[in-house]
Amino acid sequence: MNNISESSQWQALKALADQQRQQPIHQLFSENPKRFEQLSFRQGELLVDFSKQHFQRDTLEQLIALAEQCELPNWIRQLFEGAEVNHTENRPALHTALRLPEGKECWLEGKNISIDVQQNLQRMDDLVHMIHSGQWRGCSGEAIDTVVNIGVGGSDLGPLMACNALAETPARDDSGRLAQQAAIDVHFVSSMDGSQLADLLKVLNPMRTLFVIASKSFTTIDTMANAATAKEWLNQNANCSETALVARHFIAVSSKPEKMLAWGIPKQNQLEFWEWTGGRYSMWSAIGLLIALKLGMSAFKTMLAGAHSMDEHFRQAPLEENIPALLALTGIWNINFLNIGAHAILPYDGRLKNLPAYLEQLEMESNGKSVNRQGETVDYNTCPILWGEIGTNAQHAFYQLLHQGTEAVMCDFIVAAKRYGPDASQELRHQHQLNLANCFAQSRILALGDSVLEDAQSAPAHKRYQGNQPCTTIMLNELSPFTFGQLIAMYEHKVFVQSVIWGINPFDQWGVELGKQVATNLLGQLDGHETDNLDASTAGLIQAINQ
Ligand SMILES: O=P(O)(O)OC[C@H]1O[C@](O)(CO)[C@@H](O)[C@@H]1O
Repeated sequence: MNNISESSQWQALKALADQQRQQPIHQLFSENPKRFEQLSFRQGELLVDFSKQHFQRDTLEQLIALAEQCELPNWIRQLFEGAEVNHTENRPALHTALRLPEGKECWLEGKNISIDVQQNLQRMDDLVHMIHSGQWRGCSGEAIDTVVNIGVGGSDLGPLMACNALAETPARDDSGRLAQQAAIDVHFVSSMDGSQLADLLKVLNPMRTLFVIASKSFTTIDTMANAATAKEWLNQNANCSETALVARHFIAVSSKPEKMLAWGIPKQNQLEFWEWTGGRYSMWSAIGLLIALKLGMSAFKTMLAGAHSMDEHFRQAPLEENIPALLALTGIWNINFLNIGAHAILPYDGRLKNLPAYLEQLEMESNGKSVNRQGETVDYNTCPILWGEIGTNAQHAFYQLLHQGTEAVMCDFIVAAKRYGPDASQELRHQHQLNLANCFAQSRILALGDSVLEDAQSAPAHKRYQGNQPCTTIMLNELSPFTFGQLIAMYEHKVFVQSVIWGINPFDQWGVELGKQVATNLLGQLDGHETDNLDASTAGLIQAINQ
């Protein structure tokens, strides 16, 4: 359907929103004691509570009717079956194939790509084993104890997030034995200015360091510049030929084998993935090598299994119970009908500190578009601005705006019900209780305002809390490789559903290309060439530097 905003269903939802605005969220709770039962959903170890949203059960039904009008079930089928859902690049988006269990097939152009996926997992496994067991040696013969991932965007954010989120998971090999990963230190560098890398190079031992160049395109200048700096550092500090040095200290992960080879990466140090895996959906491919190095291959596979369980749910559950679809439709309600343009991601768990940055890329690079699949400019809002922070830290930073500012903001609270085991100190276990209490208190006040107090009415205006900031709480039983996989796959599918409603392609990112071109042109001008053809601001800034 082209002009979804002209459809009768869209108009019906607009009218519903006008009514709904009259009724604050706290009233919805007082009128319906069954809100939690009616508006919270489970998928395995994941509970998603929409009851602090500014809608009622029948609004969800209307939103589902909108999704049906947009042929969502058909789009879901096409996604999984490898149709060219990324039509501007003539590609399918088959990240779901990366997490299929061994033995399950996925056919693309007459080929069962699951076989390639399993072979790749085996190659990853072999490399991880060689590094964990100390068989992989640097060019001086010393075993590797440090691995640095050089990548950016999708080739950095997912593995970085997973390594931090799951660092407490003891790494085991496939037979359940503890892997010898304790000796492997992992680091991530992404910034183009080299500052992260420069800091690391001051402290790392070149003879024991392995770099993983992670880049789908193998042309991203940020990554290639960091890789060149790393190679030069090794050249200056190692007493071996450049060929030996690259062979012993670099692995590369890319969809471009010829480019890896041209850089000097020998075939046996290359891990491949495929064009049908989008960069920001690539954590599940060999781009996740550092996750496997940090946590062990078995945990990596468990993460894939968690994501696969969400894929199965997304593919099969009716829309009325389909968590990614409901999450997406809740967003559509907030963005398109309640006119909310900001979305705060608030993990109440320090281990998920990188989740906001990960979702910023996943959501804004996927759905930050204003042209639909037919090439027409849309007349409705698409992706909101996302940002976030560990919830309890954000309470001391930007929550003031959430509670009393003029911006309407929708919020996702993400929390694990269980954290420290019986071996942890009483103090730590108390800290988890504190964290939970804060998570629930904040979502409660944001949604219900100071109606949670008995005598709020008499407070002066500057002490009042109006509430009505819609909140979703996503609660994991505990944070494990499995639930982490479920959580991230849930967000991926949410983004897809929203793209279907908005009629846009979530799998390309043409909006980032022009900046790359213009920066390349400016390089010459920074080196002292003429700045005549530039705007006055850019020319003035460059002249100030060149003087
Ligand atoms: O993996 P690559 O090709 O280096 O790309 C890194 C990132 O750059 C982008 O292409 C944007 O410039 C992202 O989509 C991608 O995740």
